[in-house]
Amino acid sequence: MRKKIVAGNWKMNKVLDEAIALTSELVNMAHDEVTNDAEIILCPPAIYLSTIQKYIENAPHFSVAAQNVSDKLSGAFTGEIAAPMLQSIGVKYVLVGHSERRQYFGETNALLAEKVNVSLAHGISPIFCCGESLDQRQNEDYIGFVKNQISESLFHLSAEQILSVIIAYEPIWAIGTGLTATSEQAQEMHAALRGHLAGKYGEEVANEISILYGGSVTAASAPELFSAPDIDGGLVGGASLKSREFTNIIKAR
Ligand SMILES: O=C(CO)COP(=O)(O)O
Repeated sequence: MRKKIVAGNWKMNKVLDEAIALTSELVNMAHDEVTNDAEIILCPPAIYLSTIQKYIENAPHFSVAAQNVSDKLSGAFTGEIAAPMLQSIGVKYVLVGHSERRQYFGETNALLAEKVNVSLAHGISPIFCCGESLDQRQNEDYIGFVKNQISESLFHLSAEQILSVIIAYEPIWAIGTGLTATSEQAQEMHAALRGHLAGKYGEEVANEISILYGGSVTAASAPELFSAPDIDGGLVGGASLKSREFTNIIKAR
């Protein structure tokens, strides 16, 4: 059975006190809502990872993810954070290929394949983000585009390795815009991506991989999105910064 996952990507938000307050509120509120098949992943700015880990210590369904990792293992790369460093503080997940990193930091499918490799080699599961722009949705084979992101960054992996990857479909036109994909639009893509994974790794493996939806998810839109058969939870941005709203999204999963 694949896991239901709700992840909150805080992006570059919150100072320390606010990050701690949000985490404490979430742990208190979500306490009764989690069951054994679920996982809540908080993705704070890297500077707070160790602190947030302490605040979730007694909340077994919570974990943290880094928002980024270097493709290099060590050396003269000022400002970067390496997979062995994340591993050394017990981080189990990392976002790889968020569209903001692709767009503002020029991350390519080939670079992301390297980031996936270094993460897996250090026991960290990549949450691999993919998704098309509005222009691509309107003018191109948008499903083919997203499938290609997955082939180019993930299809060198073995079946055993791909089982450690979580996929997050985040259409760029829905990120931070208030324009959520409908559950039909999201389900269409998720089913296509699962089919793509099945073509490469077989149905049994594809059925074990969690595919999350991200893009303006709110407590109002989550129940319908999460009830679609191939949507296994969400990667939430803005709404993950508010404890009540995010808790209600967790409840919807
Ligand atoms: O980019 C996202 C999560 O990674 C989605 O952000 P929003 O939920 O703010 O649209």
